[in-house]
Amino acid sequence: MEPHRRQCVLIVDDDGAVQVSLALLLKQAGFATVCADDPRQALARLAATPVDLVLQDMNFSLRTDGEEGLALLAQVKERHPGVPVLLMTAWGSIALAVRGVKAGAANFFTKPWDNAQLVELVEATLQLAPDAARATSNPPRSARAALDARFDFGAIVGEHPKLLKVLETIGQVARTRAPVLILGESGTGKELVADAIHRNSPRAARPVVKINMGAITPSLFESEMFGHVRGAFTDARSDRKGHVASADGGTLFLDEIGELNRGDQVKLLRVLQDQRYQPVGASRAEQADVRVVSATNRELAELVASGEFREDLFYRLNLITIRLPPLRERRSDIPLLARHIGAGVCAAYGLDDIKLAPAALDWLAAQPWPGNIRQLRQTLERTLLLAGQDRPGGRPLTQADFIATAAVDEGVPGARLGVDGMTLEQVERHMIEQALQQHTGNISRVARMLGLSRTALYRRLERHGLGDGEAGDRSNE
Ligand SMILES: Nc1ncnc2c1ncn2[C@@H]1O[C@H](COP(=O)(O)OP(=O)(O)OP(=O)(O)O)[C@@H](O)[C@H]1O
Repeated sequence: MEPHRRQCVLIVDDDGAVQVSLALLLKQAGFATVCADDPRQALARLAATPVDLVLQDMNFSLRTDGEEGLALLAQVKERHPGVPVLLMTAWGSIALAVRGVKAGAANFFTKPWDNAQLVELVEATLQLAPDAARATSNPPRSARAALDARFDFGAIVGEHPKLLKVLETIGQVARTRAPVLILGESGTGKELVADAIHRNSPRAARPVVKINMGAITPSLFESEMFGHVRGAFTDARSDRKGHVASADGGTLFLDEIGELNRGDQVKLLRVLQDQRYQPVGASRAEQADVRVVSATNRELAELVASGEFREDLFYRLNLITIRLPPLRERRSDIPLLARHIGAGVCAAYGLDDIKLAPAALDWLAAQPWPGNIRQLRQTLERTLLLAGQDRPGGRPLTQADFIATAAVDEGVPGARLGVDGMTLEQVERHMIEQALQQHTGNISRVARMLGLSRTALYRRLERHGLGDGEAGDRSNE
């Protein structure tokens, strides 16, 4: 690729054969390379030579726990924060790789590697690097304003450095067609990120087609995704376009990708590999030009390690990974989010513009929020509706109003939002049960209250064994 001709990659590995074969591969792809045998040499090379990217092994002595690799990563990040690091890990040490990525590595790959995929990964990582380096040197406020001047992030509110890093990456990747994997806990805004990637891409005028992988029945996967021709099966009375064809020229958003079963994973892989698919019952394959963005609240790399998710599909999807921070890691954004969401709720329900007292904002900022922004939205909505009506002189809502609403929800005087000791799954179930009770099972209202689509709610009801699922009610989703 032309723009990367003179970029330099530092290869850190104690195995001479690995150094030679990687150097040869990267040179053929147009990069300059330098090699180092161990962390000490690597840091010396970095100090002496302008390096654009580091490819590093995780073990350099008889130790095999990867701690030496993590220590080197930490030093590179401290001394050269703008230089992206790719980790080389042995098969079976995905948990280590995930630790590395959380500690600042741009991505990882396992040995033995696929040459073409590795070069693609190096190129994609380098494309992201220069702006990421610039972003870290900007003060946060002007950084958000500067980003807004260049990109349209829609409803994404926030200016915490961790969010700014996400926004910067969105801006960088949007213009490419590289697949993006969005990771983050439930309710952190993954769908908003997918929307922003599409909106800022050259594909913005074409459709973004969103599919919830957990909601597709395995027997219908092919016909839903690829369509079918008339007569392909008993009920196929006419040709039907699948999601892939509908997204032609645009973006395919595969939500909850971790829920896809292994049989369907291989069918999806084929589309990603050669942009071709075969409608059910058709005699030949069709071409589709789609950009794939996927999301999950599960740690996909761990599903690869446990054998539930195909490794080849994982590498296809995660060329670029965006990790959304949980709300508790960007607490400084909570007042901003609360004011924004509060104003939206008032407008939606025709309430006067209700203010939040500073102490209430502090209280909200201190809560654990295991359900993240979705839970914050739900709490604000309930409190504004319950306490917002009855405020002598239009006084701002206080901390006491929020605590009182939480207590009503819990059915326990003085109960708090705290969910200590509960797993995320238990919290989710608990929230759904509360909502069902409050709205006496009215699915549309429960879905709205939880900030979910009805399809997503039905799937969760099924998963938690709640309610009877009333399948017919999904029709207008
Ligand atoms: N940065 C943000 N600013 C404003 N609102 C946000 C932000 N992030 C998320 N939200 C709101 O929080 C709710 C949850 O967001 P979203 O559906 O994108 O989360 P998600 O990570 O896709 O969740 P899930 O994994 O459960 O599908 C939505 O109502 C969304 O509008």
